Amino acid sequence: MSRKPLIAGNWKMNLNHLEAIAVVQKLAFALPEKYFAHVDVTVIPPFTDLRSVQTAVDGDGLLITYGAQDVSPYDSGAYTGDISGAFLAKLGCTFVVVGHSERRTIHGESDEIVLAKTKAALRHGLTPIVCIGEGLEIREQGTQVAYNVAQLEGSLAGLTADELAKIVIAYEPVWAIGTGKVATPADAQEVCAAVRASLAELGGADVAAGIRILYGGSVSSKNVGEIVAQSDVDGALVGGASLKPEEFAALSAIAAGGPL
Ligand SMILES: O=C(CO)COP(=O)(O)O
Repeated sequence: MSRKPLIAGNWKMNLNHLEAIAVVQKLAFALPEKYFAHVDVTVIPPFTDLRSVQTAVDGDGLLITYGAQDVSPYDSGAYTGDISGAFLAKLGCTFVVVGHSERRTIHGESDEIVLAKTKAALRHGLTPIVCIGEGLEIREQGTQVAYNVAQLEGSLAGLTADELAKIVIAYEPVWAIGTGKVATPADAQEVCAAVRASLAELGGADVAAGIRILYGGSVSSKNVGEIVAQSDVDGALVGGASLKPEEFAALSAIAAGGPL
């Protein structure tokens, strides 16, 4: 099965709503429409930018999609500070990132919380980008495959095959995030292949063959080509390089199969 590559730009806590409009417009200008037949490109700004990004995308009829960095496990009510999936759907979000390592570490999110957020995303018609990834100590022990498979299974426990078919997985080794230390293409492929095998056990081979698995961690236009060339890597979750529209456009174009 051929899977269309997905390049997702996770802005993290960068760019206010005015800066967001400028970055989206520059990105659209730098990435001609013809590339969108070969790659899906999405930006994942802070919540406070989403309405402005929606206006820019809708107003100019852009082919870029957008999503959020987190979602509440709950739909409404007394959850101060939380953002409901219903609100994100109403803002036209396509994706929502759940279980990013920064949330697992800094905010203590467990696999159970990640699962609840994944279900919340699905309830509201959003595509969850479910993140997994090992820290340096696990990598040094050489137990990264078992670690990631366990995190995957914990974060997706009990989802039906139909639900699994609607998700995206992002493998982001924590030691490669924001460090400039990119995993080798073989490192990325090893874990992504194990993830797909595990998805096949959970949802069947056909469902697993259709699920997009992204790699994340110091991805740039210099390394994205060899990473997405791996058979089980279907795109990238990009941090720092997504803040620079020309660079993000260039790496998206490479993932589409050709330089600008
Ligand atoms: O965490 C990441 C994306 O979610 C990766 O960040 P960097 O691309 O800055 O390493």
